Order: sequence, then C-alpha cells, then structure tokens
Amino acid sequence: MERSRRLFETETHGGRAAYRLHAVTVAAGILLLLYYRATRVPAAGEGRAAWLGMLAAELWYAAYWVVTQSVRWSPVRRRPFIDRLAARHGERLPSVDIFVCTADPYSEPPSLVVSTILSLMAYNYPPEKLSVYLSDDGGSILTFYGMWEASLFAKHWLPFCKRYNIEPRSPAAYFSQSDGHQELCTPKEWSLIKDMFDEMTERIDTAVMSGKIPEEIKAKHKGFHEWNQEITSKNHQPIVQILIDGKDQNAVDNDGNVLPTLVYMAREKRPQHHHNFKAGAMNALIRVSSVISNSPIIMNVDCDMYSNNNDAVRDALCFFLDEEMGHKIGFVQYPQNYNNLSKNDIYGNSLHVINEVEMGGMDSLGGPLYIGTGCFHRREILCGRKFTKDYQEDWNAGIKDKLQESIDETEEKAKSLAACTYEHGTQWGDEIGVKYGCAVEDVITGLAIHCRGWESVYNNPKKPAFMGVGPTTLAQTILQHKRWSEGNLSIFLSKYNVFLFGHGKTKLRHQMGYHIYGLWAPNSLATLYYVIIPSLALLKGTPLFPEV
Ligand SMILES: O=c1ccn([C@@H]2O[C@H](COP(=O)(O)OP(=O)(O)O[C@H]3O[C@H](CO)[C@@H](O)[C@H](O)[C@H]3O)[C@@H](O)[C@H]2O)c(=O)[nH]1
Ligand SMILES: [Mn+2]
Repeated sequence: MERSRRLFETETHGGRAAYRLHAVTVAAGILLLLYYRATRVPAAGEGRAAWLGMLAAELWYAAYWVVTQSVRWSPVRRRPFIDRLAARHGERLPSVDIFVCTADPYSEPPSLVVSTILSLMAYNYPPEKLSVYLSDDGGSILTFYGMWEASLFAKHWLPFCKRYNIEPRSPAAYFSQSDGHQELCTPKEWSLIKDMFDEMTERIDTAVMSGKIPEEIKAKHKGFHEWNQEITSKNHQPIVQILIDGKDQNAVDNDGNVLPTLVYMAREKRPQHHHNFKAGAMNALIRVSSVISNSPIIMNVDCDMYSNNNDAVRDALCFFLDEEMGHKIGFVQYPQNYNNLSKNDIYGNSLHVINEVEMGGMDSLGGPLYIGTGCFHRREILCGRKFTKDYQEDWNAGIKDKLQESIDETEEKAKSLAACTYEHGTQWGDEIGVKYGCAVEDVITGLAIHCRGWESVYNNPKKPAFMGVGPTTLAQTILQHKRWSEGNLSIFLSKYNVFLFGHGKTKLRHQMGYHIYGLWAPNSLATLYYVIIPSLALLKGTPLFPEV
C-alpha cells in the first residue's frame, strides 16, 4: 500500500474548461479581425501602407498568441510529499552540493552573501550530506572574509535554527521579520544571537567600506595569505579554501552536531583568457566540488537568493526519488521570487505570468526552462549524460569518508581544476556543464538537457522556497528585460533555435513554449508600430479602425 503512493502528485489547474472556452472566443475574435483587415485594404494613396502595416502587426500578434497557447492550454501544479519521502527513505538520502555565485563585493555586499550562505547551510537536511560552495568572480578578500565570518557564526546560528525550528533561516531576513518576538526562546537567548549577528555584519560592512581586513584577523586563517598587493579581480591565481571540512570530526557546532562543508572558490582569472561569466563559474564549481564532495545532486542559487523554506531540498528529492517518474527527471526548477518588490509592483517584476502560468504550462509539456537560480540538477545529467530507459542513479555516490589526503592536498587538486587553461581543448561549456556564449546560458543549457531526452519539473510551493533581490527601478527593470529578451532572441537566431535543435527530440508544443521567450524581443516591433502609427493616422485623418 505504502509503496504504491507516489512521492509527488500532479494536479491540473482549476478552471481549465473556462479558460479553453475563453481561448476559443479570442481565436474567433482574432480571425474576424484579420478577415476585416484583409478584405478592406484601402486604395493606394488612402493609407494603404499604414493599413498593410497594421495587418502585419496583427498577424504577428495572432501568431504569438497561438504560440502562448501552447503553455496555457493545460498547465499543471506539482505537490511533493516529504512525509512519504521520510517514511520510505528515512535519513538515507543522497548528498547535495549547493553552488552560490557572486561577482562583485560592492554590488553584491559580502554581508548579503553571508546571510544567503547561512540560510543554505541551515537546511533541514543531514549536515554531513550538505556542502555549500561559493564562487567569487570578484576574487575579493572582502568576500572571503565574509565567508570566514560565516563559518564561525554558523556554529551558533545552525543550532539556534534547529532548536527553535525558525524560518526563514537567513539571519538578515529572520531578524528583519521577527521584531523581538520570543514565543520560542528566552528573550535573552534571542538578543544574544541577534547581537552576535549584528556585530558580525558590522565588522564585515566596515571591512568593505575601508577595503581592508585588520591584520589580527588575517592572522587567523591561512586563506587570507592568498591575497597580496598585485591581485585584482581580473588577474589572479585560482583560490580554493575549504573553510569547514564536513568530514573532519572536529568540525562541529556549539551543540556538537556536524557542520556542512563550506568552500570558497575564486577561479583563476587572467586578462588574456575569456571567463564566460556565470557559466564559467558554474563549470569551475562542478569540477572543484567533484574532488571535495562529488554529490549526485547539485543545487544552484544566485548570491542574493536566500532559502525561505528549510524543507526545499527534501521537496526536490521527492521528484528525483519517485519510483515511477524520478529516473526521467533531469532537473527541478523553483520560481524566482523577490522579497523587495514595491507595493504596487508597477514594472511587473513579480513575474506573475511566468511563475504562475507559463512555467506550470511548460511542466505539462516536458518541463520548465532552467532559469539559472533555485534549481536542482543531477550532476551526471548536467555533465552531458543522455537519457536511457535503464538509467539508474547511484544515490550513494559522493565522497563520504575522509580521504587519505590532507585538506591542503585536496585544495591543490581543486585549484588545478579552477585554472584558466583547464578547459582548453575540452568539451566544457559545450557538451559538458553549463553552455557558453549566451546571455541566458541557463536557458540554453536546460534546452540541451531536454533535447538529450530528460524531462524537468517545476515546483512552485505556496510558501516560496527562495527569495531574491529583484529590480525596483525602471532602469534596472529595463536592463534585466533587455538581457533576458536579447539572450532568448539570440537563441532563436542561432543553431539552437528550438524548432530546429529540438526537432524530433521534444514535443512541438514544448518547442512553442520556448519560443514565447525567443520571440519576446521582436514582439516589441509590432507593439511600437501599433502605438505609433494609429496615432499619426488619427492626426492625418486616415481611418485604420472601423467607425462606430
Ligand atoms: O561573471 C559573472 C557574472 C555574474 N555572476 C553571478 O550570476 C548571478 C546572476 O547575475 P545577475 O547579474 O544578478 O543577473 P540577473 O539578471 O539577476 O540573473 C537572472 O538571469 C540570469 C540569466 O538568465 C540567470 O543566470 C540568473 O540566475 C537569474 O537570476 C549572480 O549571482 C552573479 O553574482 C557570476 O558569478 N559571474
Ligand atoms: Mn540578480
């Protein structure tokens, strides 16, 4: 009985019939409009060019509308059951590597990164099976300092989180939400930990402001010696520092519990070598982690996205470990939620349509896109494995026992994997790992995974699993949308155009779903035409719409 119960459930959205009826009426409206446009073309000299332009814009809209219907026709919602996971697997769960990317200590302050890191270390998951890696593309001693502080504060923070089962486990988010309430612990304990956190944040912020780390602190960890006067963010040797070695018996928190592994990495940067931005960082992390923990599951988040739900790892595993479907699932994607949106969200940054409708729609067709953050991958699949029916993942994979080699030896090995030249003449960035050469490297990587035969799953729980920092001003919004729409358009125009690249490998409707984003940018041309030309025609007295 217990066996037959799935680890997750797939629900259809309510109101499907009503939506379809609505879509049919819209389709009828569109056809009537096109009919009107096509049969009443004015004579030359009476606004014919403008009229034909309107026809072209409306044809474009009609086609784009059809494309969007692919995902709107049958969206689904998934619901994982962690109680069933617990009943079936107990704590015999796979190990998980968590990758966090940061790029600049000034636009992404180390104190923000530290809170994200702490929230991830505090997952409700066996700590000996959890390893958190930070990639610092800024190659900054200030970020390293923040990580070192985090490794010390974790000894207080993790027991506190677990003892009182608090949420969210990002200390910054937690203390900003709970204003001194203490139903759980004594006010004294609460203030103690809050003061400790505030003092740490202040030390980190002061260091960032002055740009210097006090000498007495530098003496406390060998890692600080990696930096000298010559090092810049664009020119430095590879740096890998294992701040907490989870396999070390002495790496315990204040309650004596094992701590998760914590690693800082700044891959080598040289001016003459292209670094491929975040994709390059992700690939370096895949290699570096392979000699430290080598977990079969890899999760990745941006450094501004803290964990808001300490069961998110277990939720994701419900999909991978499901007996019926798990072996087909390449990755599990969570939505991108922001915690800093203004009240009325005037620039639409809540991504409501994408998060609530389109991703669930893609899920019913073969899987959501990989959007670069809040995503769980299987290491082997991210590294290029093709789907085969008999594929059995070894969930016990990973480096469990303390290796014979010392921490220094492991670090040296890891550094060689983070060198600039390591990828030369290899398939990294192409067939292996995250793909290079695209502004939305994640989308193209996810597409390649789908085309290798894997599905993906979208998990959008009521309580968001991750919270990030979204754009709040018009300028930031435009910048982000430009990056996304340009990136997706470049996929459309490249050999990765989903209709060509995905032909015969994914469903036609799934391909159409990808094109919603691929055609996002050119949509603006029809819109521009539609807002400018009718107004000009009105001034000139040329009718473009029926008289009422
Ligand atoms: O050279 C770089 C540049 C960026 N990053 C990191 O990449 C992440 C995303 O960069 P950001 O500038 O914040 O871009 P966003 O537009 O906010 O990113 C969204 O869009 C990207 C492209 O689709 C995805 O990769 C991201 O996960 C998604 O959050 C951040 O953590 C950065 O620190 C690096 O590690 N190295
Ligand atoms: Mn961002």
